[in-house]
Amino acid sequence: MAQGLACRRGGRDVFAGVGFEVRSGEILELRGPNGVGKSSLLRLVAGLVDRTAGDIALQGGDEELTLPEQAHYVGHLDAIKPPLTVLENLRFWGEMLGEGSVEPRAALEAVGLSALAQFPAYTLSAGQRRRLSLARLLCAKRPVWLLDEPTTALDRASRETLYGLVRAHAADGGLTLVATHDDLPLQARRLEMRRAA
Ligand SMILES: Nc1ncnc2c1ncn2[C@@H]1O[C@H](COP(=O)(O)OP(=O)(O)OP(=O)(O)O)[C@@H](O)[C@H]1O
Repeated sequence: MAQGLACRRGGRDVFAGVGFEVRSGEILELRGPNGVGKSSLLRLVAGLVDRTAGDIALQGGDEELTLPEQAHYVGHLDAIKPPLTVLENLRFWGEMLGEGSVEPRAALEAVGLSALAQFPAYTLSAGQRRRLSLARLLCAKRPVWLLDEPTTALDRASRETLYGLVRAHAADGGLTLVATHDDLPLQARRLEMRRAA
């Protein structure tokens, strides 16, 4: 899927020569110390950061679409619109991201937010915001999930929900790249990232 990737941010080389392959139904964990470039790599795959070298492609994907158009990215900054209700946020994403695979209400149910559907999003706690961000994964079916420390702020039950979503995505043939410092109970391969020399 990717080879020889290099990334430069803020005038500094973050990583170089990074390659990996993720097949249908696989999960790849990005590991490594703070600042090594895990988030940058996810953002690069999502098309949010430019690469300075290397190639990346989604084999077997939709040739009419770019890789970022076939990927969901859930990062540290969420795209939640505070004045809209929880349900309106999901409807907005569903319309923006295209044909939904799961109805917004069902997506809320899946992440345990049904009771808060009519609340403005600004009233959500940190963990509830994270759950709403994760519900976005279900709004439109995309083969590639890019998750940056997705367990942040989640309680134990919500983590289990997250693992269930990722396992179901994998069982459905989807690919997941997840940056994490946690030992996730997922059948995943690891990419250990090391500081550029
Ligand atoms: N917006 C930015 N502008 C300039 N440099 C950045 C920016 N974001 C990150 N960097 C730099 O890129 C490098 C890699 O950061 P990145 O966030 O990708 O690391 P990480 O492995 O995800 O770290 P962590 O485990 O702390 O989340 C760091 O040196 C960081 O300072």
